[in-house]
Amino acid sequence: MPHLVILYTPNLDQPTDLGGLDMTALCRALCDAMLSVRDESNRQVFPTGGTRVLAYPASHFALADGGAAGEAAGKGSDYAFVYMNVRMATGRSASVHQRVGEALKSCVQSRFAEQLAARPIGITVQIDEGHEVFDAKISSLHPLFNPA
Ligand SMILES: O=C(O)C/C(=C\C=C(/O)C(=O)O)C(=O)O
Repeated sequence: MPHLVILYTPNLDQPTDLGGLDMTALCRALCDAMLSVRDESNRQVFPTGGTRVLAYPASHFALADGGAAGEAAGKGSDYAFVYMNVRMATGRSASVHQRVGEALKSCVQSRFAEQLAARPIGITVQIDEGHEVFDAKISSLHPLFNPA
């Protein structure tokens, strides 16, 4: 953690003009959004080397009524969803939780503006705190950002 895991319908893996989105670019934008968040003392909230974003298309899914309402509304039956969950370490303030959530929400709203206008799509952004009973960090990433 902080790990942002994205599950999405594979019908988003197509060009933007066909209703899709570049998910690799989305991951980068969300990672940058997480790294941009500052706490009440203006310190970066998430360690650069520990901030990770992963996206997986769902192999199988079922969504809403399967497409009938979208078809009837002239928006098409090819529904999509994106589920984003950030899991972060415990101990950060409610204000930091809010800042992280708002940063991700704002990134997602701008990135998905075209899709939201053009097709039925549901996007969820949630944040959880871990209650880990064991936490080991083994990393050769951190020294890149925190030289001794
Ligand atoms: O432990 C990790 O997977 C990543 C990490 C730090 C995580 C947090 O600060 C957090 O969850 O908020 C690390 O230092 O490698």
